[in-house]
Amino acid sequence: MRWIRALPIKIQPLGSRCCSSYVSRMRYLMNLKEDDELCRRALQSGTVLLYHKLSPLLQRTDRGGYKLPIFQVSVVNGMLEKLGKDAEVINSSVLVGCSDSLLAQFCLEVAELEQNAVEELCQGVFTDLRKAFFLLRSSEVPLVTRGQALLRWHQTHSYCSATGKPTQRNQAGSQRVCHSSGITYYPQMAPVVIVLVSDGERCLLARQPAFPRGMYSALAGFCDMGETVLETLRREVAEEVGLEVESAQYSSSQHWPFPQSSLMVACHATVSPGSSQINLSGAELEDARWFTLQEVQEALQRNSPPRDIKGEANVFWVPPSSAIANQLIQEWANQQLKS
Ligand SMILES: NC(=O)C1=CN([C@@H]2O[C@H](COP(=O)(O)OP(=O)(O)OC[C@H]3O[C@@H](n4cnc5c(N)ncnc54)[C@H](O)[C@@H]3O)[C@@H](O)[C@H]2O)C=CC1
Ligand SMILES: [Mg+2]
Repeated sequence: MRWIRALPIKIQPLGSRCCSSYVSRMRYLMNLKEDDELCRRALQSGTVLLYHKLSPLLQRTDRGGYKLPIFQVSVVNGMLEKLGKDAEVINSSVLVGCSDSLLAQFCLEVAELEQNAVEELCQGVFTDLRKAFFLLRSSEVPLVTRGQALLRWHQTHSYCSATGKPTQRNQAGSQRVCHSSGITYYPQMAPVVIVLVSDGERCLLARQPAFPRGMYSALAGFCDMGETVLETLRREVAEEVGLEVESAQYSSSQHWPFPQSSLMVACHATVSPGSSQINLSGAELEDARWFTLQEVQEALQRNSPPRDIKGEANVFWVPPSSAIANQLIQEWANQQLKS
């Protein structure tokens, strides 16, 4: 199998920010993770995203859409006071990023507060992250998913897996330490390869029984311990659809919060047109099919999920643009149109 070298990766220009401002932000974040006192001070003048049982707070916009509000710490402190809660709660915030003007951004789990009371005071609604993923602008998605992933990680790592003793976090929440065993734990992600297979004319999409009706996506699978990206890609395609990949090319990557944090590594792959007979593994997929360019183009034009399916099982659609599967499918369609 050939591993076609990807084109050089272009770093997206970040609006009007110049490189030095990017470097300043990254250095500042690095310092906040290492210096508890600096981070504590940054929190006093920082901003906070709110979550209730890991669901982020969203607000309606004037245009009927949704936005992700980020509150000044003073506003959150005021809310805690109104609800009769200890101001110390704010110190459990976890560092999630920083703005262009070096204002530190945190996320805070408020499951101990009454949900309706917080929603009323903050004029928002705590929304399941899967829904928020579709409702928010794509520029807001990385921050909201990162916040949830960090809060979830803290919830599930409060004890050392070697000693069973409680772990202590640093102020930024970028690590937890067990002082008994000396083990330091860092937030984890599971690497996943997602691959769009093509036979030159058509692309292969599949569906799991749990997918919404009519939705097909690219093949995906977790990396096994010790595997390279290419080895995972080759194994997953063989396991799931019984095909032998001929060549592969890296496309891009995405943090995916469901069901736990994954790093999705997105690739294109080809099989030879003479060896494209799908042999489905019953274990995971309920269907896998080759789709023509025209079918794919029609699916890309539909809303995700289409509003007009009204119980029809046969309307084919693909994941929304915020999912990296959509990007792979778009890239394939664009490539087909060019060639
Ligand atoms: N962002 C996107 O566009 C898409 C994302 N995905 C995501 O990719 C991920 C992997 O896809 P699947 O087909 O489900 O993987 P998969 O083909 O590896 O099958 C899942 C099975 O792998 C096993 N497994 C091995 N390592 C695991 C780990 N670290 N965590 C959980 N299970 C593990 C479990 O038995 C699990 O049932 C899923 O989280 C899915 O949500 C899938 C398609 C599109
Ligand atoms: Mg899979």
